[in-house]
Amino acid sequence: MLSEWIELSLEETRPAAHSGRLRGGSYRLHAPGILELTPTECRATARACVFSVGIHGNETAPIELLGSCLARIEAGLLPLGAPALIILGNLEAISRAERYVNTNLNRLFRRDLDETGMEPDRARQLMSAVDDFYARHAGRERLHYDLHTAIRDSRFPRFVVEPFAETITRPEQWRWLAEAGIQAVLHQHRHSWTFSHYSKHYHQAQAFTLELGRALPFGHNDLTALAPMTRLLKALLEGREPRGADPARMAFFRVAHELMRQSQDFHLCFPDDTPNFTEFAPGTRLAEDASAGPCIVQDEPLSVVFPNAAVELGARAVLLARPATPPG
Ligand SMILES: O=C(O)CCC(=O)N[C@@H](CCC(=O)O)C(=O)O
Ligand SMILES: [Zn+2]
Repeated sequence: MLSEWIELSLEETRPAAHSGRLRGGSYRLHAPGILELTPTECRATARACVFSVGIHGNETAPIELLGSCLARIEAGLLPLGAPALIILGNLEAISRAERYVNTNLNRLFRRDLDETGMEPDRARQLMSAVDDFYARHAGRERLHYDLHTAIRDSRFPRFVVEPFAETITRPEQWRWLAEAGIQAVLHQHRHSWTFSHYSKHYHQAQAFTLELGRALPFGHNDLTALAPMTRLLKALLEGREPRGADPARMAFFRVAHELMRQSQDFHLCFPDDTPNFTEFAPGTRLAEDASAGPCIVQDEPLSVVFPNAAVELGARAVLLARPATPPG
């Protein structure tokens, strides 16, 4: 059942059973693409884990990666030892192999959301699933990894975005992420209303957006580069304390500016295939916006992350980052 859950969710086939037993626990389907795993016995070290994939429909590697973990649980090869909420985000966009259908789901995770439409409705459903899950596991440390892949190449192919919120990221997170093959960390400088930000801001979860290479169609992903990340997810599902490594092996950056697209007549002044974290020297013209004017690098170099001139009006077109000191 678990190994077929992803396909069934995308086909909108109603599964035969909404709940059932697994070796070492049970599962429950709360809604399409929302699956909860409950161990018979929780290990003392277990976190209440939320793992989300497919928040953007064309980002398939994380879906394959999580699918392989579910298949191992079902086969009895991965003993469940932690409560986990597994989320397939934008089902319609995944079926269409597109980033989103009407609007970017990963900008809608706020409790005062008043927009209508498929993605806003899905954001509300996912927020309420997360609220209920963490409430059921009150007293246990909360964790949310929202797994993505990026549109373009990157100087650091695997990196995380640390959402901005008051909750401090615990030192073991940096150690686990380093051991899991994450090469860089980008600290957000302000609230961003992404899914990982939601869990951190409203639930004090240890939460990140993980970028795990480039977005490719199903069947084209090389999951070997993600083997260390798979080990981290498996350890968390087993409720074991994951292995760690020295965080100094990762590069740390902080967002200095977020450039928003303000007019139809907007373009970036560097090639579309410029890799994430490419650094530009002072004086470089980065963007032109008919209403906001030019964006020029001032006194210190800036690195571009997630550049995308084709975003919706008012949305983030690029993050501009500077090196940051590693957490002590
Ligand atoms: O490659 C890109 O340009 C976008 C990749 C992506 O979907 N990134 C996430 C980051 C979320 C965050 O800032 O935490 C997004 O844009 O939603
Ligand atoms: Zn994404």
